Amino acid sequence: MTKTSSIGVLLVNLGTPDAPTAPAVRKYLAEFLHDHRVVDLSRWIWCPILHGIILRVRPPKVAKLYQSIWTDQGSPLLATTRSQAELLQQLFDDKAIDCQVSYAMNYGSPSIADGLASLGNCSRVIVLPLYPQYSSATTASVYDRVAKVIAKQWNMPGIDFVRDYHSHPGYIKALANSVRASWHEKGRGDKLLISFHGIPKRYADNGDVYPDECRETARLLAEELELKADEWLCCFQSRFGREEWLQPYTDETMEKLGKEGISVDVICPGFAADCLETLEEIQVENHDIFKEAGGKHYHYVPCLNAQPDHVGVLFDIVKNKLRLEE
Ligand SMILES: C=CC1=C(C)c2cc3[nH]c(cc4nc(cc5[nH]c(cc1n2)c(C)c5CCC(=O)O)C(CCC(=O)O)=C4C)c(C)c3C=C
Ligand SMILES: [Fe+2]
Ligand SMILES: [Fe+2]
Repeated sequence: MTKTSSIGVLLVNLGTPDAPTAPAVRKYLAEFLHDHRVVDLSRWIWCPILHGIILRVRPPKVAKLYQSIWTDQGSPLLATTRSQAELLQQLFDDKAIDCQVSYAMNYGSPSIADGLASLGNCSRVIVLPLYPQYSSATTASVYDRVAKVIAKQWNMPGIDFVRDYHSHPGYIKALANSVRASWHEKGRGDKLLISFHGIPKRYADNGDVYPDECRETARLLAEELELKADEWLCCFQSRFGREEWLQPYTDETMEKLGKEGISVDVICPGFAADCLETLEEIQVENHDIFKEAGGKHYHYVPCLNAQPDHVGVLFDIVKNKLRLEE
């Protein structure tokens, strides 16, 4: 039965392949890597590289990595986003607030068009990209794609768009609580590595404030945990291609710290849900780099995922948005 609500919330995350197979990964990467917000190169230069090399070589390799993290519920990113939406809906229902929650993926399915269609009876929709730190490559891309869907409609709902929540006090507290829980359960490392997904340095030079927001989140988290300056550092992972990305690079930092023979805790606050970039790249690849270099203990602190305090933060962001516009 379709609910009649006047307010809708659309949670949006990046997207993921439909299956851990080379054809499904190829389809996903083709959509993702054709987005000008993600790769801004001229199509004359980029399309031959993308079609001639990347979409031939990368899918079988990356499909194997997806196989290693795939669950009974499918891709972790999609399964967690679904749970976040269900739990957020429950919070609104429990508080008798008439609000309908749906979710979408910027690339792949369910698409933003599907997500907005599922909120078709709402006169107002709050779009909440699950990227705490703004970037042109992620947040602004969601904005573009929402606008593209609306461009085909005769009628449109009022749209509120959450730009970022990188310094939201509840978000910082939830991250700090996860670190403390890890210290309590597995022991405390000598340093906390706060690793964010990177972007090309050129994008930041052109005006993308993403690195500033990442560094501010890291600083606030360190402050909340009362860490001294030499007890934490901020770094950037998931470099892609040959040009320079934001530095310091996570893998190089892991190697350096491993050589020092210390123990580290690692958290990735830029990811609202565990995904390939955390479950494989951080938990497996970087763990190996650190250990092979001579590092002691390596503890990965999971993403906030569908934890109640995280869903509480999402609830608060939506509530604030509603109050602001009233
Ligand atoms: C090509 C350039 C890329 C930019 C710029 C980029 C920015 C960016 N990405 C995320 C979050 C995620 N990225 C994920 C996977 C992923 N990212 C890229 C490339 C760029 N990302 C690729 C090619 C891939 C696919 C895997 C691979 O082939 O290596 C994911 C995981 C998705 C999953 O299914 O689990 C997330 C999440 C952010 C936050 C960001 C910039 C701020
Ligand atoms: Fe192309
Ligand atoms: Fe990425």
